[in-house]
Amino acid sequence: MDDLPGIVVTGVSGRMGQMLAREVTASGKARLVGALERPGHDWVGRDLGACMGGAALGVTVEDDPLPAFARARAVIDFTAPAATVAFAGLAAQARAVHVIGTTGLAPADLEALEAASHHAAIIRAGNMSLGVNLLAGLVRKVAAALDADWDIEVVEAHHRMKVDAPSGTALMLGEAAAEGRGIALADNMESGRHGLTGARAPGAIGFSAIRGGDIVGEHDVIFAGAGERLVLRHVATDRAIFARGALRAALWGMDQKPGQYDMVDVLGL
Ligand SMILES: NC(=O)c1ccc[n+]([C@@H]2O[C@H](COP(=O)([O-])OP(=O)(O)OC[C@H]3O[C@@H](n4cnc5c(N)ncnc54)[C@H](O)[C@@H]3O)[C@@H](O)[C@H]2O)c1
Ligand SMILES: O=C(O)C1=N[C@H](C(=O)O)CCC1
Repeated sequence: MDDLPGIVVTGVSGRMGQMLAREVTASGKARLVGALERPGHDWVGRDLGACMGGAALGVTVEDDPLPAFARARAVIDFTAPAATVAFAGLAAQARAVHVIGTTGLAPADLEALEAASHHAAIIRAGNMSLGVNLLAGLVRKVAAALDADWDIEVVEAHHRMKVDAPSGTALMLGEAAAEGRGIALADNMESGRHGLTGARAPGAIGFSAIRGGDIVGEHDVIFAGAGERLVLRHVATDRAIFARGALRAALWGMDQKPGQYDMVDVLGL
C-alpha cells in the first residue's frame, strides 16, 4: 500500500470532494495522503472517514495546503476559482500534478495557471467524464459538416447549488462547436436572453442554463436548421463519472512533463 502514489483532495467536504476521497481510497491505485478544507471549516482537525459518516480513514482534514502537497504526487482540486489559483502556485512549488475540475475561472485565473504549468503538469477540464469528452468530438464534427444556416444552441441543467453559468461543460461544448465551424466562441456567444432581444444574431452560439433540485448535469447541443433539428445529449446521473476521470488524470499526469493538458490528452481521444 505504502508504495502507491499519494494524492491530496482539496475541498474535501464538498459534493465532489467527498466523491473524490472515496474514489481514491477505494481505487487500489493510489493512497489518500491529504484532505484539505478551507480554514475555519468544522471538519478541519477531524478524521475524514468519521466526518463523512463512516469508519475512520486515518486521514485528518487539514487547512494548510503546502505541507500536504509536499507529501503528494498529485492534487485533485474541485473547489472555487480563487482557491484553485492559489493551489496551482503551491502545487507547482511542490512539483505535484494539479488536476483541476473547478469551473468558472476568469481569464486572469487562466493566466495564473499557465504560469504555474511551467513547473508542474496541470490537467484541467470543465468535465472529466468520458461521455462528455467524446460528445465534444462529435459536436466538433457535426459543426464542421453543417453550414452557418444551422443555429447552434447549448442548453444545460444543474442542481440548485451550482454557482457558475454557463457550466464548464457547456463552454467546452460551445468551444468544440466554434472550432468545428472555424469561428472564435468569444466573438459569437449569445447568452442570458431576456426581454426584447431582437432576432438571433446570424452564426451565434447560444447558451441557456437551468438550475434546480439535485440535477447532476445535463447538456444538449442543438443544431437547428430549416425543417429539421439535430440534438446531441449527455446526461450525468452519478458524480462518480467525474471522480473516476479525475483519478485517471492524476495517475496519467504523474508521467508527464510540466505543461497544460486536458481530458482529451488523458483519454487519448
Ligand atoms: N470538471 C468536472 O468534471 C466537474 C464536475 C463536477 C463539479 N465540477 C466543479 O467543481 C467545483 C466544485 O463543485 P462541488 O459541487 O463539489 O462544490 P461544493 O461547493 O460542494 O464544494 C466545494 C468545496 O471547496 C471548498 N473550498 C473552497 N475554498 C477552499 C479553500 N481555499 N481551501 C480548501 N477548500 C476550499 C468548500 O469549502 C467546499 O467544501 C465547481 O466549480 C464545479 O463546477 C467540475
Ligand atoms: O455540479 C457541477 O457544478 C458540475 N460542474 C461541471 C460544469 O460546470 O460543467 C461539470 C458538471 C457538474
